[in-house]
Amino acid sequence: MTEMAIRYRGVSKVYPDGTTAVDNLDLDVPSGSLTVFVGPSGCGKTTSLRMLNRMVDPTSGVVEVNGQDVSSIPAAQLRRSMGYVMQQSGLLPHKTVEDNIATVPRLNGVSKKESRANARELLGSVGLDESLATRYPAQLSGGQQQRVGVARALAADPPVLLMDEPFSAVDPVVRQDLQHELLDLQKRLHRTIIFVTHDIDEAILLGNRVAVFARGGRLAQYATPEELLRAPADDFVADFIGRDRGFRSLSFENAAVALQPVTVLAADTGERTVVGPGSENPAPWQGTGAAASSDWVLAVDERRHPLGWLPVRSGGEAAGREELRVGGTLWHEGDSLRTALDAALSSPSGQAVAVHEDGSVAGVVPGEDVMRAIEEQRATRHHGAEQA
Ligand SMILES: Nc1ncnc2c1ncn2[C@@H]1O[C@H](COP(=O)(O)OP(=O)(O)OP(=O)(O)O)[C@@H](O)[C@H]1O
Repeated sequence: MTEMAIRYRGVSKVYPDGTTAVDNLDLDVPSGSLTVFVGPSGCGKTTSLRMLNRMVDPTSGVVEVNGQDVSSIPAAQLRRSMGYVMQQSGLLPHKTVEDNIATVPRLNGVSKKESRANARELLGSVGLDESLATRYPAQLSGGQQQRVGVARALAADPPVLLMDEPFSAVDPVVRQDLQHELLDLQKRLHRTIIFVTHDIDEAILLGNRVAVFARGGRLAQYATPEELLRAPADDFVADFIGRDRGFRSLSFENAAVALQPVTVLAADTGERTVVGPGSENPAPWQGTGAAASSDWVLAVDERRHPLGWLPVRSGGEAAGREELRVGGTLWHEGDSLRTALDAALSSPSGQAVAVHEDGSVAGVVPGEDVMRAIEEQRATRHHGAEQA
């Protein structure tokens, strides 16, 4: 049985003005998982999070962390055992970056020298250069401040990390970087992370499990991202997840498709060969065969990385480089059906280009094959559901 790090048992919070922020919450969070609380504004996500470190006390019910009722743990002690990252990094403006990160270890009695050395190491693990250690928060960009906030939360090596909309205030590009860095970090650290956001895409990207809250502090669904997309519990959840959930759910499907050979044309020499599954060395182009009969050839550079597609004229000659149709996202074996579909749809030839890890062409997957794989997955799922 999975160890439960966090448990809410019949937890409610009614603020003195009568607002029910959280309504009879039952929730088990396995240790070492990243769990996202998501929902529209005002549905009790932050209140639920803050009951974990006693910034808010429940009106009724019990909140447990590692089997212990949090109300029996002194608040200061509890907070030192949990990392906390907020939307605004919450860094102390008059302290340097390294001293901000070292704050909790210092409170826990770690020497200044050791805690600063540790702080510098943590900077590296959140993607920042050590040279920033002696700067002040105001001398950092918003994204850098958030990274320092994450480093600070990790400094005391806490088993539980609370993150309240940590990436909401940074621009979309930096935000994407931060999200992927958090996933990388979690792969190494395996902390129990509770992450609050109102962004369903962020929730689906990050969460091992996602708790969807509805207005009035009601837990509407608690499931894996895949389950949420496939089987929303009610209209509220379906609406909240959005319209293209069928497409997005393909991210969780393996693309059970077979690679097909493709005729490639070396841009430097003009030589044509056939590249396909199982052929480490490309076979000479014979002017016949499935791959060769395509209306397109794939131009490649000297490392056999794809450059784009060239239409094949009626006489069998490929068009000149001026007609090169660049484009198409790439597909790596093992990537999802969503990636395969995108690669096929974005490819001028209608064929998804598959590449090896080193970026060289491995073959193609025709769009029809991707569609067939989607249809097969759907049929299996329906069949499975009927049997269940
Ligand atoms: N101190 C308070 N006193 C009274 N009502 C409060 C207090 N704090 C929060 N609330 C109310 O409780 C409800 C839940 O608030 P909470 O901050 O937990 O929601 P949230 O889902 O985190 O929202 P957001 O995404 O906007 O941060 C809201 O209606 C809010 O107005």
